Amino acid sequence: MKQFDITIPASSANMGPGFDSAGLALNRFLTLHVTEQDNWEIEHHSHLLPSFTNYHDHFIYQIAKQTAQRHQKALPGCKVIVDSGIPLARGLGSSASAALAGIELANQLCGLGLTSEQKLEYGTDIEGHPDNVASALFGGIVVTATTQNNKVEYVQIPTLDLDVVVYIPNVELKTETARQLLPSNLTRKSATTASAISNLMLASLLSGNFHLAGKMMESDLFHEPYRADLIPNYHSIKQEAKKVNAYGTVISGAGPTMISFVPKGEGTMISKHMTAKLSDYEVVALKIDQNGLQINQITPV
Ligand SMILES: Nc1ncnc2c1ncn2[C@@H]1O[C@H](COP(=O)(O)OP(=O)(O)O)[C@@H](O)[C@H]1O
Ligand SMILES: N[C@@H](CCOP(=O)(O)O)C(=O)O
Repeated sequence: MKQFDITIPASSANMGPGFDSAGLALNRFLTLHVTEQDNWEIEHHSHLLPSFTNYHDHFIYQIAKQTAQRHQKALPGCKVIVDSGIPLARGLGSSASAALAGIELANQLCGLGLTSEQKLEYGTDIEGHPDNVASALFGGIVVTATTQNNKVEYVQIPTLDLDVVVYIPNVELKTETARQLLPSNLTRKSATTASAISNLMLASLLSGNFHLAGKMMESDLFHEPYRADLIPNYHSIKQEAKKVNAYGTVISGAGPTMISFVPKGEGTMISKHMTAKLSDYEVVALKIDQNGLQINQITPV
């Protein structure tokens, strides 16, 4: 009888101009406690999880089944206890974490022996963009590109001396809704400028010029201008965070959460200052999770 835990971090995609390409893993987690048994059973142990009536309708079950079918396998029965610290539809990658949970569940139950690249590919197929999936899978800050043959290439950036503070409002915004606001085409001039800003954001991050990185984060032309009106307190959060030394403040994923990149060691101080300004928000200093998806085997396989 197999017994194991799967843990997957939250993620924040885009970092401003790294739209659909850059993301980082955060220390809020989705956890599955899995025990093999004859029948299928799913139990929720967190108020953050969506309600469901039958396991057949559960997103994680559906992804696990689809993954098993990709490899011509049937899913064995099991009891899955799901726990989560990731709020839904807030721009913190809950759907990417859940998709990876389903993929890994099938991998473990059916002994598929999936490589990290396969998990990334399957997760990207489900999400439609690789940024959340890659960072949640590998941990740290991950930069991805989907090449013309649909292969996802990625690089995990070495640990940086940065903290982050997130501002989570008490409202949901579905990623799909926030994607519908984006233009389907950009002129060559806009695309060139937007991609130069993104390149410089990453180059300055990697060379430790965090002030320039923050400035470039806040200069995005791919998605922020189209989404800003949907994000509560978009301008005031940026202005207030700047006053207390944040390098840059951007929409986390598709929103409505915003995220500040701040000097190492200053996250708690900045989050305290911002809490006082933002009633009805959960303001919290988070760490960049460096581990990504983890499997803890409780019984030998
Ligand atoms: N742990 C989970 N179990 C089942 N479904 C989930 C889980 N996490 C997320 N989802 C699904 O994903 C949706 C949110 O996805 P999305 O709009 O992409 O926002 P985000 O990924 O930013 O949280 C939820 O409303 C729910 O349908
Ligand atoms: N690049 C995507 C990221 C969506 O992230 P989520 O956490 O909001 O699902 C986008 O900006 O649409």
